[in-house]
Amino acid sequence: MISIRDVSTVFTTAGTDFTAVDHVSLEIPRGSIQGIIGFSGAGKSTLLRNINLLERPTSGRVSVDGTDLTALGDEELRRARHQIGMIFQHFNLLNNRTAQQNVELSLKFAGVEKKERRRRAKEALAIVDIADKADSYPARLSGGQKQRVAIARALATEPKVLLCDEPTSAVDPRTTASVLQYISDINAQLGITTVIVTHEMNVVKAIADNVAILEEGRLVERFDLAELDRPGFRPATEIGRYLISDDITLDRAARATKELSHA
Ligand SMILES: Nc1ncnc2c1ncn2[C@@H]1O[C@H](COP(=O)(O)OP(=O)(O)OP(=O)(O)O)[C@@H](O)[C@H]1O
Repeated sequence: MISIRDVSTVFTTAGTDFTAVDHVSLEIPRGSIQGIIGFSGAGKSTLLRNINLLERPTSGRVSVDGTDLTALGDEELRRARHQIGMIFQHFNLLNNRTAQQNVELSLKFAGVEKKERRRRAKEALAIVDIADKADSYPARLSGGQKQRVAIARALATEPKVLLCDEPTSAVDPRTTASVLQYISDINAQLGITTVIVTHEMNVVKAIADNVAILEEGRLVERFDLAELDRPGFRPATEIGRYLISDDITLDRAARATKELSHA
């Protein structure tokens, strides 16, 4: 279980403070898929990065399976981070390494010995059906294939948690469906608690159990997605209500709102 307790993140630029995440508390049940949505700049990525302390919160606590990450020293935190895999919108693969080498590198950082690294990297690539591209460099892979390699890299260290930052924003709709299928299969088969930040409503609806809505750094609404099927259920926020309309991205929603207000 992931426990985010009263987390705030303040950035200071040229002497001015900006609160990107504002006193957010959120409990994410073990093995669930938590969606985080909100308009651009709402603080979604920052909150996600707060979970593995890639961005250390200014205040508040983050625990994963009972371990308070915010209380750990550098070495302990480095070890704890191997329990938390992460994938990104632009894949973040090293271009001068093959798919296999990209996955092996994360195992090397986790202290896994060489022969074992090879075996586990192959296994992780096979989970996302990309073992045949093990010797390919990222430039030779499609966006969807790159994201699958990135998922394999995240999985190789056998994490308890998978953090996904806009994992399908850079791929076409068909590839989106396949990437989401892999993420949801992995969640079901390996029981990995998954947190997914997206501005694509159809992505949240396709995959998440719960959704948390951020506005200007604050958690403004949270509900179980099964609620959407309950007659009479009406989300309290505008963004929550966008979940009822099909196939909309918040970019498009934001543009439409802007156009309406300028009309
Ligand atoms: N390192 C930083 N220094 C200063 N400001 C930052 C930093 N990182 C993020 N911000 C600001 O914090 C706010 C929240 O950013 P964040 O990337 O978390 O939002 P987001 O909801 O993920 O947006 P998007 O959907 O556009 O990616 C933004 O206004 C952003 O400019």
